[in-house]
Amino acid sequence: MITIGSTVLGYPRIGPKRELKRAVEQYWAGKIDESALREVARQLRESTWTELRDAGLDTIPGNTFSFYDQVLDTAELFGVIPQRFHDLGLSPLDTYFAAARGRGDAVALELTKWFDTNYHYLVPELGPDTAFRPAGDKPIAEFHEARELGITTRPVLLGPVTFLLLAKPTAAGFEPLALLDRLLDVYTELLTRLRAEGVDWVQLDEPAFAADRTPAELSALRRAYQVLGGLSGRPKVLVTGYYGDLGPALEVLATSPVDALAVDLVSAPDSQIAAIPALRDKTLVAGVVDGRNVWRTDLHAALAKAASLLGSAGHVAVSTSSTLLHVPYDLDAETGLDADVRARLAFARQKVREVVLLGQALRNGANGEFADEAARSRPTPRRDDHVRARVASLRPEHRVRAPYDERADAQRDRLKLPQLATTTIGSFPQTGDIRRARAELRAGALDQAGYDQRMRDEIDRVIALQTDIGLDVLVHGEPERNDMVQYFAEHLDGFASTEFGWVQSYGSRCVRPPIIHGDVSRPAPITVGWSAYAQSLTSKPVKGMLTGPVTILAWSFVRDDQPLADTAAQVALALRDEIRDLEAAGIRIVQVDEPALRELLPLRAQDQQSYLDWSVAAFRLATSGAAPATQIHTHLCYSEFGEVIDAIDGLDADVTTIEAARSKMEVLEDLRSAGFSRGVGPGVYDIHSPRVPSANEVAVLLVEAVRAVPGDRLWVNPDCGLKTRGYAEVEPALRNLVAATLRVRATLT
Ligand SMILES: Nc1nc2c(c(=O)[nH]1)N[C@@H](CNc1ccc(C(=O)N[C@@H](CCC(=O)N[C@@H](CCC(=O)N[C@@H](CCC(=O)O)C(=O)O)C(=O)O)C(=O)O)cc1)CN2
Ligand code: MET
Ligand SMILES: [Zn+2]
Repeated sequence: MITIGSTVLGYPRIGPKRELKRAVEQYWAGKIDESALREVARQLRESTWTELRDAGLDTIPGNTFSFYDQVLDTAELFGVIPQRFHDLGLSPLDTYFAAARGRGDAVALELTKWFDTNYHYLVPELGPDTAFRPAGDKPIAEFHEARELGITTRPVLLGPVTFLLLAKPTAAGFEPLALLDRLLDVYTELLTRLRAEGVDWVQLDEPAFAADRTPAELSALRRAYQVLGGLSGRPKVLVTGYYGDLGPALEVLATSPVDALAVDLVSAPDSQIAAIPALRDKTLVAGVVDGRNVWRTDLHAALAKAASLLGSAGHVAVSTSSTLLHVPYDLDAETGLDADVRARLAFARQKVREVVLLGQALRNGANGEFADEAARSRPTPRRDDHVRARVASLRPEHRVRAPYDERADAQRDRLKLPQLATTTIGSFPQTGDIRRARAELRAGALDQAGYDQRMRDEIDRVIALQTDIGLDVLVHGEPERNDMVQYFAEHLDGFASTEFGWVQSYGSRCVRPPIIHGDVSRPAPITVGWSAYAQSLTSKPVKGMLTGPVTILAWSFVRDDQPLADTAAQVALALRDEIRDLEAAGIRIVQVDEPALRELLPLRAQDQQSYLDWSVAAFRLATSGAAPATQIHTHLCYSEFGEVIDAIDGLDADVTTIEAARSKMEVLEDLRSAGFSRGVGPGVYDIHSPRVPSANEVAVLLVEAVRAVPGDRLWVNPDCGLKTRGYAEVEPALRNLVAATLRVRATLT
C-alpha cells in the first residue's frame, strides 16, 4: 500500500532570495525573455523538490509553484481566463499575466484576500455560459519534471468547490456553484489523466470549508467527492481543509469515497475526529506543525496529538496544519536574530524537519534526534513589568473620547477645511532612489545622516507637489518606511525583524512579517521627526501617519503564549504615546491605518464577536488619548467591509477613508444603513490599476457620494496609498481628483 507518511501541504515558491519576484519583474520590464524566466522557475522547483526529498519527507507536494497565483493557475488549467485577455492576442504566458495585472482596456481580475491571511488571490469570473475545458497541463508537466529528477510528487490542486466559492458571478443572481457538474467533468478528466501518467496521490485543497457554509454548499462538497472519489482509474485523493476546523464538512468528507483527509489540529485542536466512525477506513493527515506561524513545535505535545488519532483512523500521517506558503523559507539565513528569540523559531525548512522527526517517532518511537530537538531549550518571552502594569491598570475611560459633535466643532474651528476636503492615504511612490538609499544605508555605503537627508529631500518634493496640485490635507509620503508594519516593528521593543524572511503577499509583491516575541513597548518616538519636518514646510495640515494595532498584529507573526487581545493592548499603548507626541509637535490630524481589520475576522461566526470586541477596543485605546480638537482618521482597504460595519462605527474615528472605487461606492450604502454619522472618504481613484481616472469619472463618483454624505463630512481621496504606483500616473490622477472636487464643490451651497 502507498502511504502518505510524513508530508507538508504546500511550500513557499517565491525563492529563498526572492528569485522568482526578480525574474518575473524583469520579464515584465522586457529585460529577460520567456525562456530565461522559465529557467529560473525550473531551478526553483528543482531546489524545492530536492530539499524536501533530502529532508526525509515520505511524500512531497507537487504543483505548488506558481508564476503569480494558484487560483489563477486553476482558472487557466480549466480554460476560464476571460475572453478579454485572449482578445489581446498574446502568448499563453502573457495572457496569464494580463489577467493578473490588466493590460490596456482589459481590466485585471479582481485581487482579494485569501481567507484570513495576508495572501491575495485573483478572483475567477464565472457565468451561466462558462464552459470549462482542460486547457493546460501544468500539474502534469511539473509531475514529470520532478520524476525526471527521481522524485515522485503529489500534485496539489485547488478543490472544485472552493474554486467555485472563490469565484465571482458575471451575471447578477448567478451562483457559480451551479457550475459544479460541469466543473466535475474536467476534474474527472484531469484526475484520470494524472493516474494514466503515473500519479499515485493528488491533493485537493478545500479551505473554504474552514468557514461557515450553507447546507447547499455542504451538499455540493458531498456531491463533488462522491463523484471524484467514485471514479475508477483515479489517483488516491487527499482532501485538505486548512485554516481551521472543518466543522460539518469533516463528516461529509469522512463519509465520501476519498482516501485521505488532512485536518488542521493547530487552529482546531478539539476536532470531532473520534466521533466519526467512517474515518476508520481513511488516512488522517494530522496537521500538528503550525503552517502559519514561526514558533518551534512542542514535539512531545504534537506527537501525542498525532498518536491520539491512531485509534480513530485507518492510518495516520504527520504534516503541517496548512501550506507553508505563509512562512519564510529558512531560519538559517538569518544572522541578526537575538539568540533567545532564534531558539524559539522554526521557518519552512525547520518545520519540514519537525514533520520528519514526528513521522519517524510516530512510526518507530522517538529516536535520539527527536529527543534532542524536543529538549532543546525554549527561552521564555521577554517580560516588561512596566507595560504589564500599564495594561492591568486600564479602565473603560481609557477607551473613550469626547462626544463626536463636540470633537467635530473643535476640529472645524481649528482646521478650517473646505467641504469635500481632499487628501491622500499616506504613501507616495516608493521610487528606486528611495529603496536604493535604504539598501545603501544597510550596506554601509550611506551613513544615517546622509540617509535622513535623502528622506527629507523626498519629503520636500512630496510636500511641494501636493501644494502645487492643491490638496487640502497633506502627507509626508512615508518614504522612510520599507513597509507600514515592518517599519514600526523595527522601532518597537518586543519585535524582531528578519533579513530574508520574505512571504508572498500577491504576485511578485512580498512582505517580511515581523515577529512579536515579547512584551511590546516604545523606546522613543518613531514618526514624530518626519511628520514635524513635513509640517514645518507648509501651513496646511499634515496628517501624522500610524499603523493601527490590529493591522500590526495581522501582518506580524504573533507570540502564541497569550491572547491576541493582550498583545494588541500593548501595541495600542505604544501608539497612544506616539499620538500624544505628534500632538505636542503640532500635528493636528493623525491617521491610524487599519486595512487588516476585516482580514483578521475569524472565519466562523461564533468566534467573530469576541474578535471585534478586542480589536475595536485596541484601536480605541490607541486613539482615545487624543485631544478633541485632534482629528483622528482611519483607513480601511482590501476587503468588503459590509460585514464589519458596526465595528467600523465602533472605532469612533472622526474620518474613515475606505476603498470604494472598484465597488462603485457601494460602501456608502452600508455606512448609511449602519447609521454612520462621522466623516467618510470613499476612495475615488483605484490605485490598484495603472489607469489614470479622468476628472469626469471622479466627478461622477463624487456626485453620487454627495447624495449620501453631506459635503462637510465627505472627504475626497484615493482608495489606498500610492507606494506601488509611479509618479507618471499619480500626478495626473491627483490633479484630476482635485479638478473634479472643485467642480462638484462649486455646486454645493
Ligand atoms: N505588510 C504589508 N501587508 C500588506 C500591505 C502592506 O503594505 N504591507 N498592503 C496590502 C497589499 N500587499 C502588499 C504587499 C507588499 C507590497 C510591496 O510593495 N512590497 C515590496 C517590498 C517592500 C519592502 O519591504 N521594501 C524594502 C526592501 C526593498 C527591496 O527589495 N530592496 C532591494 C534593494 C533596493 C534596490 O536597489 O532597488 C533588495 O533588498 O534587494 C525597502 O523599501 O527597504 C515588494 O515586494 O517589492 C505592496 C503591497 C495588504 N498587505
Ligand atoms: C494598505 S493601507 C496603506 C496605508 C498607508 N498609509 C499607505 O498609504 O500606504
Ligand atoms: Zn490601504
